[in-house]
Amino acid sequence: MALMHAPSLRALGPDGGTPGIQRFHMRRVASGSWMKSGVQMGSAFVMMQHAISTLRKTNRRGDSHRFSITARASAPSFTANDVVVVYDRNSKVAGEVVVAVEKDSAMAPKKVDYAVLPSSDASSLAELARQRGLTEKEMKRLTKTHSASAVLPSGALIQNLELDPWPLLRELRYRTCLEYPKLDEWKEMEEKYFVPLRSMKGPWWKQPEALDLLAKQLDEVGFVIIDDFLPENMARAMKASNMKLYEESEMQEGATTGGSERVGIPHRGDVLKWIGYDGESEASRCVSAFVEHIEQSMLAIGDAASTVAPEVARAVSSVKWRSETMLTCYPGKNRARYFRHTDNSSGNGRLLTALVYLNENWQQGDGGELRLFYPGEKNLKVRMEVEPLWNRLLLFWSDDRSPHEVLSTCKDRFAATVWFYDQTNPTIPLTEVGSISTGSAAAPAPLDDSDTTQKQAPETPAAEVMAKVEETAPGLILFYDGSDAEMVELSESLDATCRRVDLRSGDVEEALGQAGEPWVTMLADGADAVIQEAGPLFLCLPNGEVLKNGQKERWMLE
Ligand SMILES: O=C(O)CCC(=O)C(=O)O
Ligand SMILES: [Fe+2]
Repeated sequence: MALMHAPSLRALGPDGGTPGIQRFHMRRVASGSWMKSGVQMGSAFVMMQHAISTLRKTNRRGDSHRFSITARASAPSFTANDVVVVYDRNSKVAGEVVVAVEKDSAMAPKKVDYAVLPSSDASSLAELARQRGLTEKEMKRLTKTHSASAVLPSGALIQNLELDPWPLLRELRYRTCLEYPKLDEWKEMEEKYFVPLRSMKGPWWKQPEALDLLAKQLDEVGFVIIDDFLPENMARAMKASNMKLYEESEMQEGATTGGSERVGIPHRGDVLKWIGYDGESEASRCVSAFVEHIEQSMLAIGDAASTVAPEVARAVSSVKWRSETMLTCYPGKNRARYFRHTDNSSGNGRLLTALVYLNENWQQGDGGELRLFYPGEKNLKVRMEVEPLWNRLLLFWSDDRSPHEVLSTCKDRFAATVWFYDQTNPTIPLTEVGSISTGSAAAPAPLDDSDTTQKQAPETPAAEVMAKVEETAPGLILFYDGSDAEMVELSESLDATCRRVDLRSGDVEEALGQAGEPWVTMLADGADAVIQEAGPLFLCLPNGEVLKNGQKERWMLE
């Protein structure tokens, strides 16, 4: 298992086009209906015809128009990227929404990805429901008479557009204003940071080259990503605490200064719970170990930075406080998202944001990516879309260097976040960095966190060993061939915090269990079978990964 994976940049958008907000001539009038260019709407039909002809003249897409108010072809006329506007075509107010969208899009500087679907088109609607995972309840809303709604590519709905089309217009404009990096910009980042980091084996935090590169990356692009970040059992314990709070409805809705309904669907759709470090609850013990791990890593990056990126070193050394840990869930059923923001645009003292994602088996298409932008409060150029993968750390500057948003998610999406402060903030419970010491132990891990059911009791001897190992929260283990004097000497030269296990001793079965059942099974053929596979000296990481032939890879021993 590689310790690092370069995150993929999904869906590189088309190049070019200056992002900017188009002037738009529409205002809401007191009556609850709305006016366009100061002219009261005529009949929906006439206005639609007008919209079509205007669009034909001005359409920048150059493709044939996708919306038809008469008979439809059987193939659905929307693509996976389209925002689909579903409306009651017999309703004037609903038709006006379509007109507004067509007009606004015709003026857009870039192609607007949308399609229009009358709610009477049952077969296309069924296809839409299938592709975007819409529920029956959602379908009912879409087919309500006199209504217009929009379905985002993620499946999120924007409803009641007949009362106010602005939430949709804003969403569409926002989408056209996004700018994606050019391929060579992306390649440069990939080659400079992610390729070399991916090629490094072993515990990244022990490798000076990795730390140097991470320090440089934080300096030059403002964020770093480290996969397989926490010891596996710590990540599991964090996920279990997070899920328990969510399932027991112990979480509150995330709030922002922007209000909750800024754009028609909630501005921020997560639920969360803050957990402090008094160690009095399971969750608190868990986050204490978690935050200690993050702090050590952040400080190690800061140390490395002193030669390669002095500004980063200075900044990291100015960190004095940490927030409580925020456990979040973005519920898939609401297609939750969090609109573009920065974590410290108002001088709230935050310097660095550290997040660990806790989502196993995350697939492309599940959504929930963290979209990072280039610096600047108003910059709409996307730097990267980071998938919220299992046990992935994302660290970035909390200020205007890192505007970001959470894209709408289809699956419950879990994360743990802590903010590091270089200035105190009396309105928030802060604790001093370095004030926690939990040793290297993590809270005990549950056996299974993918659902609420518990795993079967272990049946085989190897499984028993595994269960015991999970309970004992293991750290690094160095295995060596005790019959080889050179290996004994080499193993003794190692850091004293690492557990050493002689492959010829009685402890070996239990210790090797950390590496997983195949290794324990191999041991049944004798220590030589294991040595043949992994060499006379090898390291087992807390996540079970085995780094073979340590006698040749000397960095492992440093
Ligand atoms: O969960 C995430 O990826 C980021 C959440 C976020 O931006 C925030 O809570 O400020
Ligand atoms: Fe944020």
